[in-house]
Amino acid sequence: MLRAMRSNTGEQWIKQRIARYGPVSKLSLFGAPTVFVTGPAANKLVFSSDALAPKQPRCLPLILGRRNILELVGDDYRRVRGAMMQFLKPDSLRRYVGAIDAEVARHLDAEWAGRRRVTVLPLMKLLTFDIIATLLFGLDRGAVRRELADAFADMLEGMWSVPLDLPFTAFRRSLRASKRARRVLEATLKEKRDKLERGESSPADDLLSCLASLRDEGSGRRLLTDEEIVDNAMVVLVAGHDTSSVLMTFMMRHLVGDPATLATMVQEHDEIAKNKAEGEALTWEDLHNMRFTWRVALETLRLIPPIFGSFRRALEDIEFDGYLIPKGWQVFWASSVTHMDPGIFPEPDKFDPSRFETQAPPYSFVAFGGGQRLCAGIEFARVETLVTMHHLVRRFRWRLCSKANTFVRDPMPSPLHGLPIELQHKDQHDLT
Ligand code: HEM
Repeated sequence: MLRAMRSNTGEQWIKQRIARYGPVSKLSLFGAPTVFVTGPAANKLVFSSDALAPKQPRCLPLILGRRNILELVGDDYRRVRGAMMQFLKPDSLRRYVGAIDAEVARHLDAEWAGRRRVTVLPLMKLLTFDIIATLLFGLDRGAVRRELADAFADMLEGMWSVPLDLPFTAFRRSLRASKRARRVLEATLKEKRDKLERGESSPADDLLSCLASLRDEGSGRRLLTDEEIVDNAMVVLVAGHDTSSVLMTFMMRHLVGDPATLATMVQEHDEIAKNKAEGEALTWEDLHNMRFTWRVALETLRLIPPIFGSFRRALEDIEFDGYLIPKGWQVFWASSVTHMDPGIFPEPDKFDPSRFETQAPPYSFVAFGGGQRLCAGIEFARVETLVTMHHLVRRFRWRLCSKANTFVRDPMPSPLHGLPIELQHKDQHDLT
């Protein structure tokens, strides 16, 4: 399966499996007995059954920390999720649109303006890292932030490797880098706590300050331990960095070959800019007027979901669709088959943002997962994607440097060579 994903035939691999064995089948994945399920009914089971708990590859808790949200269940899970949503819920995020706007504008000035050629994916990764470092960790530019960026890059290298803690393995390097990243986050958290205690900062400043300030209503004790805050800051960094950067990269890739969609987007963003003064920041209300752009994002996610699928583990015997999933087995769900089902999304290969003018049937569009474990960062991803696309289509036109337009998954989708493009500033001649 991994080989198929790396050569961008993961979807075919799954289709062939279903043609041979039906929509529910068993296999051995990563050495563990696994049930593979797909389709809306299976998604409903995966996202809503209490008999299924999350299950991550063994290397993840070692790298991200054992108190990370992906490992937690029951009351612990609800407590940590509730705390994170205090900051990530729409009502809170609306305050930060201006700050994200400033971060995006600064990034485009520093990394894109004046260049004739750029490579999109690494730049989008840099941008999403910068947004998280500023908005969620309250880390200013400088040596400490660079240290976190370096440690994080090294950590990602071996994150999906076999967890062999031996000299010279990718996993050992990743583990060491994760310790460096944690040290930075621990020191930053301590600084946040000290500032909060001295009354020099506010819980609303960033996610770390928000989590550090939360108290249990009954006992008045700290709601999250320092270990929980750091572990979940690591999750946010990993979960929020690659996913949104992949989405924005593939949106740019698609727009090159779809002038009609690009023109509608440009019109939407020109209309918004018309009512603003030069350099005036976008607001939450402006994002509401970017409906078409968000549909383009959803359609991009339908066709190329950054997260191919993930695992659960059966806590008890489960009956599904006439089959028995034995206790202890892992369950693997993948979004692509549902996303490409012509019964749900007619002409599924066609890029058609208008499908999202109405809501997709329940458990059919699962790029953000579903149920109680629905992506905690949807709103954050929506804000950064809309703000970034606004500035990109207002300032630039682009075309692909390479005729070959393929991509691979490892496990995140990555376009050929990271998508090098030729860039033209809109105030120059149009690229035609
Ligand atoms: C286009 C962008 C994104 C996509 C496609 C995406 C996708 C997903 C998916 C599919 C899951 C569920 C996995 C499962 O059920 O096994 C998930 C969970 C999660 N995501 Fe996202 N994500 C995105 C952006 C973000 C961002 C920006 C953040 C943080 C700021 C974030 C934080 C999380 C967290 C914390 C979880 C775990 C939630 C829980 O278990 O309760 N994600 N994401």
